[in-house]
Amino acid sequence: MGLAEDVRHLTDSEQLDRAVTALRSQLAEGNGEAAFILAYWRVEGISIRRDLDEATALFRRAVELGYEAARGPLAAMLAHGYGQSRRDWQGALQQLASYREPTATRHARLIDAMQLDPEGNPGRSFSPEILCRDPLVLVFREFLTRRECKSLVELASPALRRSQVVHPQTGQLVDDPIRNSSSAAFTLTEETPFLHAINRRIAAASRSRPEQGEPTQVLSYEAGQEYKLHHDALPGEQNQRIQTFLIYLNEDYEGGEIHFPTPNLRFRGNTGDALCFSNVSANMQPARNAAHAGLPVVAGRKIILSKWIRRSPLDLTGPAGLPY
Ligand SMILES: O=C(O)CCC(=O)C(=O)O
Ligand SMILES: [Fe+2]
Repeated sequence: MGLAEDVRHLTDSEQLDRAVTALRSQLAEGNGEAAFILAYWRVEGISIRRDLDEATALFRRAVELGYEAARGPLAAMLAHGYGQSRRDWQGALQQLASYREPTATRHARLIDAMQLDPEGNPGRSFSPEILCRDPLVLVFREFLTRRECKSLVELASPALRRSQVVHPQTGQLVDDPIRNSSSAAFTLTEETPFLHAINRRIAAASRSRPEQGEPTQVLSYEAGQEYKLHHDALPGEQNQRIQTFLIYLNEDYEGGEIHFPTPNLRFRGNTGDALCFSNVSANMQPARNAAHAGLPVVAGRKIILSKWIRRSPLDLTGPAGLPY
């Protein structure tokens, strides 16, 4: 058994003390995989306390000890800096350049072509078309390049799963009754410099901060699949979902328009176009006119990026009361 399976078994059987002791002693002996596993545990905050600064330090230690696969999550943590004392965009780019892996090489080229400032922000401003004023719906044409769209689809495809929600009574994950599409959400360690650069572009266009964005999702709808009429804003939520940002990642399908029934607005973008709309009224409650649906796809497959933007930065402190 490898180290990962060894310690997985120990946590499963609630022998967490032994698992953490084993990992720490392996790390002290210079085992890069031990640093890598501990780093993930620090990010997840499931068995042990979440500490994103320490996670980044452990991913860095794993790289120093020759554990190359840690470069990907390290680059992600440095790029966004979420929940940490600092971010380090240039450090993230250095990790990407040193990582001899095909996706990393492709991403480095895509980032080069973006012409970003030294902090990873877009070097241009964004002027949308106003599609509707109530709710406010904006269109940003050619927001992403076709190559960027293709790379996002490649990144998300292996992770696409039937969309699920937490059942309000049982707490179990159940198939989402509102959408029968597939989706993939990028976690903190998956928000690599390429994805983070796109998230900064979304933040600039929506006049928000990247920290306000929920994890980026990619949604995929086959023929017959839809996202039924819904609000993105949540009733009674303190940190409300004030805006939604959608990017059309392909165009070779039929149907699948977004529909806002109250203003009776339908829209479908070309590959790379983005749609940004406001979800709340002045009192921060779901705005009646912002209800919308992703109409059924009739033929082919629709793939979009979707990001829900909160009023304030998300709390990333992680669950309380965990040991270590
Ligand atoms: O698929 C669509 O067009 C709508 C997606 C959507 O409503 C959402 O992601 O909140
Ligand atoms: Fe929505």
